[in-house]
Amino acid sequence: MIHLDAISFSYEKQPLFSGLTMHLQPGHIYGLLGANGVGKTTLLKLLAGLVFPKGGTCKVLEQEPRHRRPSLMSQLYFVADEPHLPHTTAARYADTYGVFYPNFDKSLYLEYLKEFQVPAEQVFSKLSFGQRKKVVISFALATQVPLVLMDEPTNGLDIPSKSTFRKLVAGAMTDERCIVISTHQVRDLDSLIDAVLILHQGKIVYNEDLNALAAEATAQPNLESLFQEVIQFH
Ligand SMILES: Nc1ncnc2c1ncn2[C@@H]1O[C@H](COP(=O)(O)OP(=O)(O)OP(=O)(O)O)[C@@H](O)[C@H]1O
Repeated sequence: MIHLDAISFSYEKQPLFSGLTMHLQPGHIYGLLGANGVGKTTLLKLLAGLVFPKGGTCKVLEQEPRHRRPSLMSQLYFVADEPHLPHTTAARYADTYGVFYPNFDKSLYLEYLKEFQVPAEQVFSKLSFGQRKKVVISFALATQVPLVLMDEPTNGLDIPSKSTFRKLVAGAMTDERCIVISTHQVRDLDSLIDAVLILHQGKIVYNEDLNALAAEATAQPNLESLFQEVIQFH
């Protein structure tokens, strides 16, 4: 579904990615881990066609995201860390923006909002940061696109909402779908992700299926210690 080969990227002169290679398959929820400033947001933006690679090849659903063709944009959804929403209500937002996604399901969206206890008739400006974040997460899942990219989605959610988040994401998962979630808060993703990506010094240094790891180990892999070990080793 995602094929990045020998990607290089820099905002200014200092290279952020060089020789970055990453292949992601449908049917997985990937946790994207990495230290502050390593480029997690940038990598998600690259997949969403919001920034362009300087070199290498970037294919998402067999297209190059930098062209931002409607046929690709209607198949992926990027949940940004900071939700930017127009002056409208959650319910009306669905009527305006749902049309861009062929499989968008408004009743599912309203159901997700209810699970998150977000009032659908309230204007966004009167919602808190966490509530607006929940609107965007609900919308992303209700688009039913094959690829969902989420940047720090649990940032700003309270503890019960984090558990609702895990439940909704797990419930929305299918064999045809791929969800990539970046986070610092690895505990928030425990029991949700089934594959781990670690971004370090401009490259993906780790891309492993957690089920395969669990089958080899005697205990469930601990994401925090796994992350520390990988970083130390490289
Ligand atoms: N628009 C920009 N112009 C110039 N530099 C940028 C821009 N956006 C990000 N950077 C720099 O690129 C690097 C990677 O940023 P990015 O936000 O992708 O990292 P991150 O891993 O998501 O960080 P964090 O975990 O702190 O959210 C940082 O050093 C940042 O300062």
